[in-house]
Amino acid sequence: MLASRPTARAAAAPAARARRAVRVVSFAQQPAATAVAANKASKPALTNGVIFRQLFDGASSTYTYLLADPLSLEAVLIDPVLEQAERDLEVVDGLGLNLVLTLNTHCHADHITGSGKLKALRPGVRSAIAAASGAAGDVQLRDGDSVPFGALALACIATPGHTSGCMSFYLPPAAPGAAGLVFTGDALLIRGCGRTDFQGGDAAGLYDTVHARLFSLPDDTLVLPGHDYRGRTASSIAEERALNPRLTKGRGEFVALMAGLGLPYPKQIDRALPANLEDGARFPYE
Ligand SMILES: N[C@@H](CCC(=O)N[C@@H](CSS)C(=O)NCC(=O)O)C(=O)O
Ligand SMILES: [Fe+2]
Repeated sequence: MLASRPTARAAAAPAARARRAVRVVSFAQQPAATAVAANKASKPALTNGVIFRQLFDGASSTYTYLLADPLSLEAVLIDPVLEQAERDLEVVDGLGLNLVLTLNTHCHADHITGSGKLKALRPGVRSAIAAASGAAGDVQLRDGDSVPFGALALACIATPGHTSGCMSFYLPPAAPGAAGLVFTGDALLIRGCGRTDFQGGDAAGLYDTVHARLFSLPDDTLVLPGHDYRGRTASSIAEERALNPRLTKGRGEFVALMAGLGLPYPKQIDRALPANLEDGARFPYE
């Protein structure tokens, strides 16, 4: 279903959801996240029909993404970083948005999630992560779930392999002529992919899932990764399918390549993993 080209609003339509038996994760019963100083004077610029900002944490080279529905101004943050929580809220508030949800693509090994701190700073905000990650979160996501915010909805695509609980989030085209967006975490990086040597990593599984679940998305879908270590910001499904130096190899060659990467462990892994298993809730961490 994700290879077809519905608009985000159509994807969130109740009739379509019923036909596909998609579980819609509802946040409607939650109180309003907070009263923010809405910037009524200016309308946030749209990217592909949505309010979109790519934010960066230099210490871990992590991208955090802010997405919001231009009508309701309900917003989500994907892969927030603990040390950037105040920065993220400044951006949210500056645009007059109402943060309702934090989403993590996986239980990160290289930084502590900002979910816990953001929830403490903004009571009413909820957090979500794949159930398969084993990490805490207010909502435990499964493959095929739909995560609505305002009139938009993210589709959850299980993309295990970097870790056993990785999930990508797909926003179908939100306006006529717009491209969809896919937030791939560390499953698919620009001209690369996540390592597979810890947290249930599985190179063959990663190869299969990227080919089956991500490379089947529309060619012009923007690929928005969890990290980039060389200053690149975005790619597309067509680009990565054609040019990714790891994933264009055959499956056996890919598995051998991943086994030989020999990367040092992430510097923050010993503090990040236990903290992320508890949703970054007991900050500040040592
Ligand atoms: N040097 C960094 C960690 C770099 C690293 O291992 N990155 C991960 C994603 S974060 S779990 C990865 O999968 N990299 C793939 C690659 O090919 O580099 C640090 O110390 O934090
Ligand atoms: Fe990772």
